[in-house]
Amino acid sequence: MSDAFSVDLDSFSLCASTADLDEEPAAREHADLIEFRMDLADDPLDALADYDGDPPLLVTNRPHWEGGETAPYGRLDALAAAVEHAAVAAVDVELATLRGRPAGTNEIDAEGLLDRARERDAAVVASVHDFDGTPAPATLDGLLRAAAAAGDVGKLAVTARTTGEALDLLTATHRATIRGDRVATMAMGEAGRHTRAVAPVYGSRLGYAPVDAADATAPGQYDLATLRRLVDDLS
Ligand SMILES: O=C1C[C@@](O)(C(=O)O)C[C@@H](O)[C@@H]1O
Repeated sequence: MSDAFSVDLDSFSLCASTADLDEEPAAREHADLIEFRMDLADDPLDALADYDGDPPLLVTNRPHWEGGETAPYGRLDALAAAVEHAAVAAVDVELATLRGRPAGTNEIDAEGLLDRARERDAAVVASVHDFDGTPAPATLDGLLRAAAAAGDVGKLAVTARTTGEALDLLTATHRATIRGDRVATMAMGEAGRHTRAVAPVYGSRLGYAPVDAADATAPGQYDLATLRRLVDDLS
């Protein structure tokens, strides 16, 4: 992999989140990375083969059971094929998958996918999503610890129903950063929206935003230009 396509997880990176790699020209100005939501794309491997943009790619192929669109069959195989592309600098794998949740029919298993990512120098984002709420602080700590240990960065997206829950996530982010865990956090939903701008102040390494707010890939996302400005202003 060329150095041009790598991700620095020791500082914050902003991902333009999209199902359409043709958005690259619009994303390039503000994004450090493009999160390619393979599960939301029509022919993701063909689109990857045609990609000749500047920002490195983070590939995500989210299953139904974690808020995505991909059926289990061939899901990990598609990610394994994706990391073969030079532009792919990182791959998102759910913590549940890494912990052995049955992945459906795939030639490769989670361990094989991790090995493939390592061989290709692709960073692994071990992710956890809670679309219903925000777990108690001790659970937030446990999830961040486990995710950070399972991948190169542990990502936790929860749903904040109150600003107090958003604050719980920020506090857990701060605690994780202080103990040396590399994490990325965001609270979905209106009450958590500001965490997308503020969590990087507490050590969150990744943020996600659509080029156009109408194409949000999660509740409460800012558009890309707005999140770039907010993060830059606060850092
Ligand atoms: O996991 C994440 C974070 C996210 O859910 C968000 O809340 O911004 C958006 C997803 O596209 C990405 O895979």
